[in-house]
Amino acid sequence: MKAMLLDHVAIATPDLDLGAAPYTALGLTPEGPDEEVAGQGVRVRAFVAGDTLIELLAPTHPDSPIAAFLERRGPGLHHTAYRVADLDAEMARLRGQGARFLSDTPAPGRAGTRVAFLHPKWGAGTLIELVEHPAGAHGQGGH
Ligand SMILES: CC[C@@H](C(=O)O)C(=O)SCCNC(=O)CCNC(=O)[C@H](O)C(C)(C)COP(=O)(O)OP(=O)(O)OC[C@H]1O[C@@H](n2cnc3c(N)ncnc32)[C@H](O)[C@@H]1OP(=O)(O)O
Ligand SMILES: [Co+2]
Repeated sequence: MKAMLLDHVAIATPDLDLGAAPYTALGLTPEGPDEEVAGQGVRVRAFVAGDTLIELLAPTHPDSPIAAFLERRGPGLHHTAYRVADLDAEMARLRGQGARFLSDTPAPGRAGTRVAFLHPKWGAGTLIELVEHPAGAHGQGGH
């Protein structure tokens, strides 16, 4: 089986400008403009870091999973995401191994992607996302 590539590392922050400060100081630049992903209750700024992205996530409303995370754990590492070519096939493959997805079907992510999340208990204490990019999409690092 081909190894999955790290698509992004996501950081929860109450405010995008506040959360961006260290990455700007490091010299990273945003891949594009900030984007709101309404279905996830987040506003996103994605910084290019070599072949991957640092995805800063701020909540857009109190019911956002990011608002709950900030309240419980404070700002910091929220999830890691792995790129797959065929999300439906990968979900079926992992379900066959007993994987526990947080929803039955993929949801829209940033930049036209489809995403699915695995429960942190299944992820041995970390939230894991799978990402399928739109066909023919070319972002940084071969995205
Ligand atoms: C920008 C769009 C998209 C993209 O394109 O990349 C995104 O990344 S959107 C990102 C935001 N969306 C999501 O996170 C959706 C999936 N998340 C959820 O459904 C929930 O956040 C959750 C993972 C189910 C957690 O919700 P919570 O209310 O805390 O549920 P539980 O109380 O059942 O928590 C279970 C257990 O898991 C621990 N936990 C929660 N969040 C995390 C986390 N990010 N990393 C590691 N562990 C996490 C939580 O503390 C509980 O642990 P125990 O207390 O030990 O039971
Ligand atoms: Co993500």
